[in-house]
Amino acid sequence: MSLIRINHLCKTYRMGEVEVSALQNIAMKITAGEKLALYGASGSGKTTLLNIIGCIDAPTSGEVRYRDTVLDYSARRQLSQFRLQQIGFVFQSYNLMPVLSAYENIEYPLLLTDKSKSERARLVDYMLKSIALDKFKNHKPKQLSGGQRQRVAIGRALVNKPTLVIADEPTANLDVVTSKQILNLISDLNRTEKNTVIIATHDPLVRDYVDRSVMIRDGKIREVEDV
Ligand SMILES: Nc1ncnc2c1ncn2[C@@H]1O[C@H](COP(=O)(O)OP(=O)(O)OP(=O)(O)O)[C@@H](O)[C@H]1O
Repeated sequence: MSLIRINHLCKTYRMGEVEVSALQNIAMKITAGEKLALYGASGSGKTTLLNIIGCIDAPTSGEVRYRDTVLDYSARRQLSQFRLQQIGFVFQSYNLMPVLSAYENIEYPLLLTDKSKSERARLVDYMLKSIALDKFKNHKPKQLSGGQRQRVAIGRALVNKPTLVIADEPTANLDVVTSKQILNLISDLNRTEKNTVIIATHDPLVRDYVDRSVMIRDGKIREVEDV
């Protein structure tokens, strides 16, 4: 079953006289439960596409359908509620809050829900175990390695049990061994949490950890390759 269907999706950035056509007539389907890699050179449109799928940015034209619902990008409040409930983000630079501990960083998105303190504690403790960082729960980001920071970021993205996980270059700052650990963790959590994962990347390693790879070039999907 499709989780996401994208049709005729275009995004044009306008800066004064200059127009950049970042996405051109994208069409794709993403199946519920699959792990998809989105490959493409710098400037090819990966982040733009992820931001639109992730409800951070709106397309210029075209539609994104989640299950049977066409997203309404003009309904800002509804869209951010949808994003909070359904989507978890992992970024290249971790984007953790430096003053908060690993525990508090993971708890943070739950503070935006109506979950009680004890329910939050249960979810954060479960996630800390899942990412094998329960012994580091009181460490601040600067007291953690790059791989540990990315694990915290994954914990934060997944603690609210999103249906979709969007990872933008999650291994870009990591060495090969740590990258493999992070990709194994994303794969394990995809299995146990039954989420759907989209990873935008340049990293050839990612191909070994996904069900399908898609190539984006100059804002167009150019190649789909089953792996
Ligand atoms: N906010 C913006 N305003 C104007 N142009 C933009 C904006 N964001 C992206 N672009 C342009 O859109 C195109 C696609 O950019 P995008 O960031 O999606 O590429 P990318 O594949 O994610 O690149 P990278 O791998 O370097 O992150 C580029 O030409 C970029 O310059």
